[in-house]
Amino acid sequence: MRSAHTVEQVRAAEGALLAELPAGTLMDRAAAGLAAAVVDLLGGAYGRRVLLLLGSGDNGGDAAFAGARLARRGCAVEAVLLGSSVHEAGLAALRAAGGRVVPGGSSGESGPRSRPDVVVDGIVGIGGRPGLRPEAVAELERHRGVPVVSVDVPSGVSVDDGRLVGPHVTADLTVTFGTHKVCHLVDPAAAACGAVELVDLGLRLPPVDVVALQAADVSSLLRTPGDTDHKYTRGVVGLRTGTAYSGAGLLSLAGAASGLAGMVRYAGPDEVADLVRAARPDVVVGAGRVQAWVVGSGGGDAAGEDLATALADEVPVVVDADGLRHLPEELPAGTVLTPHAGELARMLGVDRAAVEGAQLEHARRAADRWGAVCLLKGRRSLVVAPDGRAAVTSTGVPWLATAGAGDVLAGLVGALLATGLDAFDAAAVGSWLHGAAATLASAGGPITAPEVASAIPEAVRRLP
Ligand SMILES: NC(=O)C1=CN([C@@H]2O[C@H](COP(=O)(O)OP(=O)(O)OC[C@H]3O[C@@H](n4cnc5c(N)ncnc54)[C@H](OP(=O)(O)O)[C@@H]3O)[C@@H](O)[C@H]2O)[C@@H](O)CC1
Ligand SMILES: Nc1ncnc2c1ncn2[C@@H]1O[C@H](COP(=O)(O)OP(=O)(O)O)[C@@H](O)[C@H]1O
Ligand SMILES: [K+]
Repeated sequence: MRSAHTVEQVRAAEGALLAELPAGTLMDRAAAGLAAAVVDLLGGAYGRRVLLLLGSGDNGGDAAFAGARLARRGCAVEAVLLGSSVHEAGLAALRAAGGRVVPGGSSGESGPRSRPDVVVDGIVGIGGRPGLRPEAVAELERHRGVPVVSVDVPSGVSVDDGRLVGPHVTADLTVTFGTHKVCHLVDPAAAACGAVELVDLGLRLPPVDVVALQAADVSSLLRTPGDTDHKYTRGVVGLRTGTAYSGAGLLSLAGAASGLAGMVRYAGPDEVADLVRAARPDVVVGAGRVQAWVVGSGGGDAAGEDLATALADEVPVVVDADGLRHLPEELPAGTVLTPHAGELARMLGVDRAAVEGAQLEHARRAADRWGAVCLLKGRRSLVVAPDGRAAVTSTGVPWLATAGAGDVLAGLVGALLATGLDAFDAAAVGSWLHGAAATLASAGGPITAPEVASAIPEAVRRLP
């Protein structure tokens, strides 16, 4: 599991360790890891040109000490000072190793002589306020197109919630220390991090609210059938979907009937039931006892009625698409809501852009408002429980942004609920598997929603 700690948690852990270690040990570990990552990115050190952007705090200190290491390995290292002060010991080490300070582009003097091979962003780290000063923005603009390695976080992002507020660095690689921070996992800030590499500092860290499941976590959460199981003990998932749009109903069915539950029932209108019979002989048509319902996908105006009928059964319910327009004041704890940003915006009465810019905050608001799990779909889908826990989905490919993919997901999450996973785990595991199936189906090319559903068993097979 990848865990994201808050700045406060990192500071506390750092303080405890600093008291035990000789001065400078942590910064030295950070700088060593950073320098190694830069060499990896450049494919070597000797003769490479490195430009450091140094702010006034320890983030600049990390960059300067890493710059000193790079200079000793034969890099030509130059530094632009962008803060009101500079990390003196770091700068001294850099100079002693042959690095030099050059004026920034906005100073009017001539800047670095040749185009760098990499820019190292040590402007601000976890001590920074969101946004960047104009000098920093100008300097970054000047080196547009050069790969950027951010130190700890891309400078300017909002570290503890993953928001973007004002200008920020967009990195190709972020080298972070001790643990991930929320901005490394949660969009839109996560998208500004590029690849993220973690350098271990030996921090002793507390449990966290924000995680990203890995394949091994999914493997241990997933309920696999045992020798004594039969189809009913494995769980039955029911669907009241496709009432207005049969295609969406069939796609939610494809997600539900991917083999994870013991049985799938389709309880939608007769016209769609005929299509279901023709397409899926393994699906039982007609209402009956189920362990979880899926409603809303392609539901149109009937989605409210479908939702009320499902809720009356008092089993966990996945509410997708049109169902989200008919939510009652309160929902049972086992409910999973699956909005995309536009649907969540409508649910909360805010703009879509507000949701996209502060995804964790809005998903938490919905989970709290309805007392249900909210699965906010996007590049990095978020699963948030009413108690504030969040799981970020790190699987998937942009090709997954295709019509009907959300219907498949709703069905899949319903199947997992039926197997007995709680709402949070079902949504987190379902979202992870959905992304993994998309990656497998895509293999670098375009995909359709039915192909994503078809790849779910293979995604399960490939779990460790
Ligand atoms: N914790 C750990 O375990 C370890 C942490 N380590 C490292 O320390 C870093 C944290 O260092 P930190 O605390 O010195 O803060 P940091 O982020 O460098 O900046 C603070 C200064 O920046 C300024 N400033 C603020 N906002 C700004 C803005 N928007 N735009 C421009 N400038 C802005 C402001 O100063 P001002 O210029 O306003 O005087 C403020 O004082 C951490 O990210 C990691 O890299 C490692 O060494 C290993 C162990
Ligand atoms: N940029 C992206 N990268 C990866 N996955 C994405 C991206 N954008 C959207 N997705 C995923 O694609 C799916 C789209 O679902 P949704 O918007 O509900 O489509 P539909 O309503 O047509 O079924 C979601 O699972 C979402 O997480
Ligand atoms: K930085």
